[in-house]
Amino acid sequence: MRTLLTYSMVFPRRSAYVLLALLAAGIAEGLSLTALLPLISIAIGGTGDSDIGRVIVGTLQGIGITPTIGVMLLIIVGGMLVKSLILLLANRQVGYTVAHVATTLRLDFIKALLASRWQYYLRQPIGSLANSVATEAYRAANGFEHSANVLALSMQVLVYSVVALFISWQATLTSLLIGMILLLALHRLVRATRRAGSKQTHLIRHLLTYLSDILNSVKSLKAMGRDNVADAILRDQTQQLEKATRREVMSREALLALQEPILAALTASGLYLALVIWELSLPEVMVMAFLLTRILGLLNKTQRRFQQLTAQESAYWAMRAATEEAQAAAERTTGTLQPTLQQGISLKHVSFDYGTKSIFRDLNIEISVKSFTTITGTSGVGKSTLLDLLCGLAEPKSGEILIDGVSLHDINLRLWRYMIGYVSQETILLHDTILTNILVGAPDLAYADAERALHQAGAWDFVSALPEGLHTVVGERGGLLSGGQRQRIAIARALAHQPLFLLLDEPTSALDPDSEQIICETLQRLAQNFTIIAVSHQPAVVNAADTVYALSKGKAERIQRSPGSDSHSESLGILNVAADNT
Ligand SMILES: Nc1ncnc2c1ncn2[C@@H]1O[C@H](COP(=O)(O)OP(=O)(O)OP(=O)(O)O)[C@@H](O)[C@H]1O
Repeated sequence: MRTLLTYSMVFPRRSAYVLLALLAAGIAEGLSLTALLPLISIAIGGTGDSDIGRVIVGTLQGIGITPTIGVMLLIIVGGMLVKSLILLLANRQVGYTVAHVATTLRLDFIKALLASRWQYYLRQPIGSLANSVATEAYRAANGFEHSANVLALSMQVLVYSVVALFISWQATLTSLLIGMILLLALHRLVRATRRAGSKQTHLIRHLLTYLSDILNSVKSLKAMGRDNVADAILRDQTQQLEKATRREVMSREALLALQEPILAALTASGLYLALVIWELSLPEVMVMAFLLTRILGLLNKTQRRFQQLTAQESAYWAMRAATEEAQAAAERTTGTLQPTLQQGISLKHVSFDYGTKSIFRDLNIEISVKSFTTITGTSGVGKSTLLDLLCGLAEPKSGEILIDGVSLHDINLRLWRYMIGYVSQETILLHDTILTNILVGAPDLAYADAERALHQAGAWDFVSALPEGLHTVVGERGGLLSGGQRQRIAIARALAHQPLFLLLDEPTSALDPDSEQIICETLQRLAQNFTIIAVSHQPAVVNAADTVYALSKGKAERIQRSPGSDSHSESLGILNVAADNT
């Protein structure tokens, strides 16, 4: 019930339109049904000996229409036709709304997720996110369709009941009461369906999370002959899902099976009451039998639709919970100042923790504009975290990051990030063309930008040698290219929008020495116009830099070039550090 109300509140205009159309359809049906009683009276030779029959006959005669069998049939058929037309419109609206509900849920979720803090995003399993956007949004939207049907059927129950009340209020109230008892008696099956539905939502999410993890590492699992372990786990989860589905099917079919005989018994007792106890006339009994059978049948259908709604509703709530959680983890947007990068970047007394794990304590770094700085240090020392701090993806616990003397905290982060070109440690390309991978949908970039960026990244030679050039599809995660080629495409992507500040996380780790040299020369050349920071263990990248910082024990040490040595890596000894604290 809460879901039904929630749908109406979250989509009020669309729900109101559907509700009004259903009401109009119900009224058209009700009006046509009122002709049923006089019709039967006329058919069996009477003039309509019930109040409602007399009113209808009188009304028709009042407007100059003789109430013949033909007229009555026309009213009934006409009313049903009008009802069907209005229902058609209402159902079309329901269909559109189902698509709209799915789209709204998906877009809200994606927007909230992309606007969430980086640390929050990192904790979300990709399979679960994909499941929310694909399966849960679809199931939740179907839930709306079922709730619209519950409303439509309830409306019809109401109309039939009002007409029946005019004929015999005792018989109507008694059968409605009995109908309610029937619904209550069978409600256990609805509850069982709800439980099975929640279980399915949970299991599908779990299964897809696990599946996406497995698919990401399938090569190494196969190579080590461990694919059977993953297979067993996936099989177990799939079987659990099947069990939950079976439970849902069982409840649904049990409801259907039990409703039929109970309905027959109720109709028979209603007829007995009408004929023997309340001694209604034959036309009244015939109309009542028709109406009450319809009412009870509609109540049954309403309950079945409600049951289907309960099977789907958990997807709606799961998706809403995921969206609200992401919204609560939204990134801070306190900064408003326009960033500039003309003087330099300073990190002053920066400290940063991941939970209880301290990464930086009193980190001090100076970066001049139009220079090439390499950050080096042992694995896990915090090099990538430093890049996250510079992008504003993580915030210092204390201390300040100053951009041209202005605290990053006060700068508009979005504008700051527009100035950044970023190459991540893992090069993941889209399953699309090289051109798309470089432009990634940016409307202000064109083919010429991609071509220039490829030249700058030292990738033009191999791309132009491909039969389809920039229009070559790179395969799943760029699998049709070598590691080095992927990395150069990623660098080209970072350069396409001509950033002022280039951040590279291990930009040459997958390159051969020649390609690495090309990248290093490219970076040195780019440093004449851009500010570049590269995180790297590679001696070539360390040597190519104007400035080198080594991270160690939460601090940064600036490495001075030793007199007589023409290589930083030598001075690092790698890493026999001749460092001085700046
Ligand atoms: N999101 C996170 N939550 C908790 N701990 C994290 C998170 N990201 C990184 N860490 C931890 O922080 C430390 C620094 O990680 P970081 O990735 O910055 O190191 P790194 O120097 O770049 O390592 P590598 O050279 O191996 O890439 C590591 O010990 C890592 O386990």
